[in-house]
Amino acid sequence: MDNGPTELAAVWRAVLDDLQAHQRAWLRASEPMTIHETTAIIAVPNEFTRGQLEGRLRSQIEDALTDAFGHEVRIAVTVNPALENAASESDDPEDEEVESEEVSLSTKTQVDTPADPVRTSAGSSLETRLNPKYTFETFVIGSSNRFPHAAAVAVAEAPGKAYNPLMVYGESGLGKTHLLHAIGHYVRSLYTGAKVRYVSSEEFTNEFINAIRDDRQDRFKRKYRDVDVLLIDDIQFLEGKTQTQEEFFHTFNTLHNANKQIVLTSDRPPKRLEALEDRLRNRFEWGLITDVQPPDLETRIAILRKKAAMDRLTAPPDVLEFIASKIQTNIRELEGALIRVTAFANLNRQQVDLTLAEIVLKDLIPEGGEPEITPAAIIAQTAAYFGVSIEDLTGPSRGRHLVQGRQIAMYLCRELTELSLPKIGAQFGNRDHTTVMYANNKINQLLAERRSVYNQVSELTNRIKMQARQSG
Ligand SMILES: Nc1ncnc2c1ncn2[C@@H]1O[C@H](COP(=O)(O)OP(=O)(O)OP(=O)(O)O)[C@@H](O)[C@H]1O
Repeated sequence: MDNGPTELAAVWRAVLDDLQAHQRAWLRASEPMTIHETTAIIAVPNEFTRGQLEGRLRSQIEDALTDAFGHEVRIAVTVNPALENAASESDDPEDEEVESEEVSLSTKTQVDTPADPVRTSAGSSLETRLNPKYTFETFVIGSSNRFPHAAAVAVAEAPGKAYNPLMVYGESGLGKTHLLHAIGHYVRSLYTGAKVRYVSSEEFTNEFINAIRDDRQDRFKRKYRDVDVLLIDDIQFLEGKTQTQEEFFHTFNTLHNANKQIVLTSDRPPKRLEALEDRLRNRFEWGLITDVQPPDLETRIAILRKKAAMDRLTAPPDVLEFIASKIQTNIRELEGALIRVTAFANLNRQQVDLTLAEIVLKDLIPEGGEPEITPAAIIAQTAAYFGVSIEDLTGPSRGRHLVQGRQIAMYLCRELTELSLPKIGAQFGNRDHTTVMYANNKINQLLAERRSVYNQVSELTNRIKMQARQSG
């Protein structure tokens, strides 16, 4: 059913007339675009207005629209900065009131929060430290990753024999960690009792430093030398850390001499790891070096299809193709976009279709390229949004109202920056990487279940990107 923009425009004016003057002031530059089935799409000039419309004014407006149309109407709000000019031309004194109410609106949007699982999450997947979702079965093969995938399978089938070490390098979000975990799972399924250890090189560094501090070097050495397969992620973080490199050099030699398998990942090929000792770089070149490339369109579509099937997300083929055509270089972002589109549809009780995907992705991908976003900017914006201090957001308090804000900030760091899980944990008072992983999963899940969380995440994403664009 489509009631058309004309009727909507008239109804919208009538609805605004019924609002109080200061509420109208917020919405004076809004523009009703169209009504699609039961959803009226409203464009507004900025995030703040969107926050108002989706927050405190939503039910009043949806009730008025429902009355006017004679059937249930919900609103979906999209930001069109071009409308900003119209808004800024007015010098309505009530604008100031708008500013001062922003904080209270934000602080009111708190919802239930689970306990922060810092270092408490157990379970077999964390004991082995392998993500159960990262297996060869869930890895989509295409021309961009065929070779590293084949090498990974070969290494898992014959650890220590095929290629040793195996090194996989490539840009962020292209599946290196997924391949490492998949090797781990496959080895464990083929060789009962095989000792597989996965570690990021940041964790390796931190544990090493702690081992020295606590005088427990022997234990540390045993932990990493008494394994059949060592999977070590993001080796570039060892750059410049001389003592840890020294320790890793000995770990490497011990394992290699005993024909134990070593698999490494890096964001660059060894010869470009300039701040790594020659002897280490040299060892990385003993085995096989292979890279993952950004996936082509067909592979991106196939990845989305698999993700949709696995997570039971319903999206028609044209929507998957649309998302795959828009997000080209990072598979993490590709998956994130699919989750946002399906979450948006779910919350608005709409079908996932192209119109809807276009609306959601327009917010996600700014014209003119991605601005540089720092974790500090994410933390500062999130703290301001929830009306808490940066110290509280990143500190140890597990107050209910803080936990979800912190989880959202962690999720946004994962989505909007290329920082690894441990690096993100470090930004939040040195929390463990499993806490960041939990937060990321939790928010991904809540996005589809709670409108408030979806709105908070969307608003914050836009604010952060807008600020980055302005300062960049
Ligand atoms: N070929 C693929 N098939 C299915 N999913 C994939 C594939 N490649 C990557 N992914 C998914 O994309 C996401 C990002 O991948 P992953 O974390 O392995 O990237 P990465 O290269 O290790 O990035 P970083 O260097 O930032 O850690 C994961 O959810 C992963 O499951």
